[in-house]
Amino acid sequence: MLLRFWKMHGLGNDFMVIDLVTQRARIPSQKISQWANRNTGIGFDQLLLVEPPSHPDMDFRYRIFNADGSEVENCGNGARCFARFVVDNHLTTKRDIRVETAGGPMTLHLADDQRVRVDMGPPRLTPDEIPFVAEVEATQYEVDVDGERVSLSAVSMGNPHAVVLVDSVDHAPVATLGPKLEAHERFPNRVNVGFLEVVSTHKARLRVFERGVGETRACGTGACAAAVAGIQQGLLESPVDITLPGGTLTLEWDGHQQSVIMTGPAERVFEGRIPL
Ligand SMILES: N[C@@H](CCC[C@H](N)C(=O)O)C(=O)O
Repeated sequence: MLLRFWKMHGLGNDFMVIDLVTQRARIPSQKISQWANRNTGIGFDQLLLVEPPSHPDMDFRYRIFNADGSEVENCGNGARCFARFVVDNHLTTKRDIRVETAGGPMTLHLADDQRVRVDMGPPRLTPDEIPFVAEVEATQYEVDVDGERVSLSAVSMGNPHAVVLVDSVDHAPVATLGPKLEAHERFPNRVNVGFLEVVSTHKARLRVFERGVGETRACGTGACAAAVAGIQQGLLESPVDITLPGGTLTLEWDGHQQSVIMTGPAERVFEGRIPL
């Protein structure tokens, strides 16, 4: 069969998006890594599936797969593209869209200026919820990496994130420390690794080495986790503009138990059909 898809991106974090509401298909995981290949496939960081909901109070089920084929709990830039996709493909007429993900429910809102505002839900900070191996919850942990001590914050936005403070993202060890922390034994489900540079109380810069992908142009959940980590340490105040290599996201967080709100763009690149 020929499967219809859209190629989309949020600040250069790019996606293949497939409507499985009006098309029926089962996608084998080896297809995902083939399609993700930037030389021999379509090329993307994540595959997003739009499915019917399994709960009556939800509008859609939102499933996410990394380029390596692993299914993950959440994707923030993908959530904004998901909202634009379901509206532009007339799968809903709502402007506030409730989606279920493996990381919990989220609400997506299409603003008049074409940006998308996403209620990402509250961050989870206890070691068990992340999951992260530690005796007690703290805002900073010391982790041994090849005999060196690295200070980091650990935050779950449905998916796990480590946030490392750096003086400058331009010189951050993204390509070396990123993969070591991604596979570190204290993160049993692996982890996304953000390198955060605080510019002022309302501005920061961030680079993210994503679990199952490598460094991406932007990571929405990574920006949420970085804002939470910075606010918790008293270095940042809500709202925060976080600039990633692909552009800027706005994050709002009013503290414990409150949702993180992320606002940013979502763009369609092209549409196509691919044999399955
Ligand atoms: N690009 C994403 C995050 C995608 C999932 C991540 N790589 C993981 O494994 O958790 C975002 O915008 O949040």
